[in-house]
Amino acid sequence: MALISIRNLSIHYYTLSGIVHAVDNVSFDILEGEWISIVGESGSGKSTLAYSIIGLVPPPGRIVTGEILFNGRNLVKLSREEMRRIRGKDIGMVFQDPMTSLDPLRRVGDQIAEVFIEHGVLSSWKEARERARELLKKVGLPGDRASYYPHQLSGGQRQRIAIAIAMALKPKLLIADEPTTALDVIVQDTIMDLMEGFKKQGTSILFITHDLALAAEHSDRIAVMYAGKLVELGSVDQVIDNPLHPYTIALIKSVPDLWGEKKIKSIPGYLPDLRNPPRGCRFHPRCPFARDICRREEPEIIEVEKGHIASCHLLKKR
Ligand SMILES: Nc1ncnc2c1ncn2[C@@H]1O[C@H](COP(=O)(O)OP(=O)(O)OP(=O)(O)O)[C@@H](O)[C@H]1O
Ligand code: NI
Repeated sequence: MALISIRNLSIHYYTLSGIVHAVDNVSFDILEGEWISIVGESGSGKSTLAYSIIGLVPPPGRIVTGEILFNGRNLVKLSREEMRRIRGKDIGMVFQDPMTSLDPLRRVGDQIAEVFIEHGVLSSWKEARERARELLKKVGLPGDRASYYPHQLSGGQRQRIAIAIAMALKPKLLIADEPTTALDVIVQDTIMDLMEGFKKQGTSILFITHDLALAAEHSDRIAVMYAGKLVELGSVDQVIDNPLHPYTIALIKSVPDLWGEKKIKSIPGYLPDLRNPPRGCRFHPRCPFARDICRREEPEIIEVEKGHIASCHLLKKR
């Protein structure tokens, strides 16, 4: 069952130097209880897409077309106030740098407790603080950390606090945008395990990363974005063992472990300027297999095997 259905979503940034086509006609579902990861190079539109789900596309960005359906409602059409209620309660989000969402001047326990007060779940601060201490234990921190200020905690501990805040009201979806990128590898693993725990309890996870190996290790499904386009989507096995899009193939080859390649082959060329994306397939200037049609016509999404979709002209020939 789909928890969230994203349909034909396009998002532009209206900058002084032009319109950035950051997300272009993207459609996919986030299923109940699944871990779905969005991978792609820096600037491919992953964060923009994630922010749009919680109504936080930063100005000068705007959703220009499309729908985000959740519980029979189109989130794109909700008022700020309605969206604020959904945020935290139904959908939680954590970011790369927890300091951006934590208040440096308040004890972390109070910041967790506030979620219960703000959403009207509890009216007594005493009870809310107790709940906060329980939550701290749930995210693997001793209850006494409640009285700490963010700067007294390590990066990994701060990310646990951010996750505690995001998960306080047991949202159905946790969006995590590069939550471990700033952490060392061992701490990274513990944060991933923590999210795995929430997934086991039924929370859907939308995980944003440029780390394909990390996505492959933890996800049920992987979505690949390139230059604002969803170019491929499928189960981990489908995408990693049988990639369809030339960009996905290049991405996998750039990760040394995944296909047992020893040397890292970086993808030649650069992500195009999204103020003026290439005609036809946005990947054609970098694609080793590009033909005439790729320069002229935009490829449509094709379902090549059940649940495995990709947009590439070459797939039609198979
Ligand atoms: N506030 C903004 N104003 C103007 N353009 C923006 C803004 N935020 C993002 N963009 C542009 O939108 C495009 C998509 O950016 P986005 O941050 O969504 O990509 P990303 O895949 O999350 O990248 P990263 O891996 O670096 O976080 C890029 O071209 C970026 O320059
Ligand atoms: Ni990002």
